[in-house]
Amino acid sequence: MLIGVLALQGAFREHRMAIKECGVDSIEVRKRQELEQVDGLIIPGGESTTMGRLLIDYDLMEPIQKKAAAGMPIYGTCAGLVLLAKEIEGSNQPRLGLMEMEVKRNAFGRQVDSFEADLQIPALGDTPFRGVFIRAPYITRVGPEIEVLAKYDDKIIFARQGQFLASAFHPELTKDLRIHKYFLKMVEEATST
Ligand SMILES: NC(=O)CC[C@H](N)C(=O)O
Repeated sequence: MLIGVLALQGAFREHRMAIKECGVDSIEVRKRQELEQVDGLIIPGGESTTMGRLLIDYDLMEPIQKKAAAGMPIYGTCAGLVLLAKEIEGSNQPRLGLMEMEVKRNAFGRQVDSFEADLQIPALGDTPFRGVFIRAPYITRVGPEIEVLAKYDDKIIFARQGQFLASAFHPELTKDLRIHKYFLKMVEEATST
C-alpha cells in the first residue's frame, strides 16, 4: 500500500511522519505521475484558497477527481476538508467538491484562532481524541450520505462519506495515530475489493 500526501503547500511532512509511524510507505504528490502510483491521498492543512489554485496550476484537480471517481480514498484535514466540500460558504474558490456538505472557513472566530479540545469520537473508541484546531472550518450542512463522526460545541468537525474522510482538526500534530490508522483501513478496504 502506498499513500500519497499532497505536497503543494501546508503540513504535509507531519502527515508523512504519522503514516510512517503506522508502518506504511508514503510519497509526496506534486505531479500526475506521482498521483497515479498511490492507493490513497491525504490533503493536509494549509490555506485552502492557495492550495486550490495550486491544484489547478499543477494540473492535479481533474486527475484527483478522476481517481476519486474510480474509488481512491481521500482524507482531508482542515484546508483539506474545505477542498473536499461541495459548498464553501460565501466563496467561489476552486475545490475538489467531492463531499456532499457545506463548510464555513475560519469558523470559530478570531478570539479562538487556535485551540485544543478533547473530542468524543465513538468510531475510535472511548478514549477522547485531542483535537488541535488552527483557524479551523466546520461543517454547516451535510447531505444524507454523510456520516457525522464527531462534533465539538454542536458543530460538525469530523465526517465521512464512503471513501472520503474529513476533519477540521489536525491529528498529524498529535501523537495519536488512531485517525491515520482509521484512514489506512479505509484504503486497505478499497484496494482489496
Ligand atoms: N489550518 C488550516 O488548514 C486552516 C485552513 C484555512 N482556514 C483555510 O480555509 O484554508
